[in-house]
Amino acid sequence: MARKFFVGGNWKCNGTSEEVKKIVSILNDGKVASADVVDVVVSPSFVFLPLVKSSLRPEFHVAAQNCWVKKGGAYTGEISAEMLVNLDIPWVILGHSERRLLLSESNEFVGDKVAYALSKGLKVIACVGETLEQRESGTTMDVVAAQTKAIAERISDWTNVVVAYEPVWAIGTGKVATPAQAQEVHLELRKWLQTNVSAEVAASTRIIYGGSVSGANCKELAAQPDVDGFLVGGASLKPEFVDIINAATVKSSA
Ligand SMILES: O=C(CO)COP(=O)(O)O
Repeated sequence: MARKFFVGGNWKCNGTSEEVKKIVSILNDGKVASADVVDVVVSPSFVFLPLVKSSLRPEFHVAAQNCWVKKGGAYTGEISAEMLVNLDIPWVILGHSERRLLLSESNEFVGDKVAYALSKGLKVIACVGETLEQRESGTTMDVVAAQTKAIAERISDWTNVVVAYEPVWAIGTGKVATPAQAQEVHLELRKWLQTNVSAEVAASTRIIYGGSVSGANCKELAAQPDVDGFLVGGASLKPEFVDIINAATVKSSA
């Protein structure tokens, strides 16, 4: 089954309204591959979501960077899935390693968030990935499988899930995974889905790579058979994000 290329831009906790307007205008002016071959989703901080949503070219979509684990209420500082739905925000990133590590979000907590967000109709970019220490001790697949399992145990429909494999050692370090390293984990993840969920879900779920993706390295990564796109941090704030979106043509011309 053909999996449509997916490119997400995670702007993290960056930008002023002026800077955000500038990035949006670069994206709006960019010459990009057709929406038939690539899904593009950018994720500004919550406070800029309405601004970006209202000014971004219509074929690009927006994502929140997090949402609360259940129905809103007395949870000071949190943003609920219902609020995102209310504002017509279609996507949410959940389980990013910065939240897992800095805010101690457990696999189970992330799994609960994914399940709740899906139940409210949001589409989810679910992040998994190992630390350098875990990679060096040979436990990469155990870690990634446990993170994926906590999600798989809580959901039954994967249609609205994109899995982002983001090795922690590659995030913001300039130390991108080699195409072979990315392909190896993506293939293992797909096999895990095949064994533990279904062949259909394994074949249709997009597994995207994140961690120091740039205009210079995106094509080689995109050429890997199990790399279905990217989740981009730093480079998504720069004009080269347009080149990363266009790495989709590596697949469509294959
Ligand atoms: O964390 C990331 C995307 O979610 C990747 O960040 P960088 O592209 O800056 O390494």
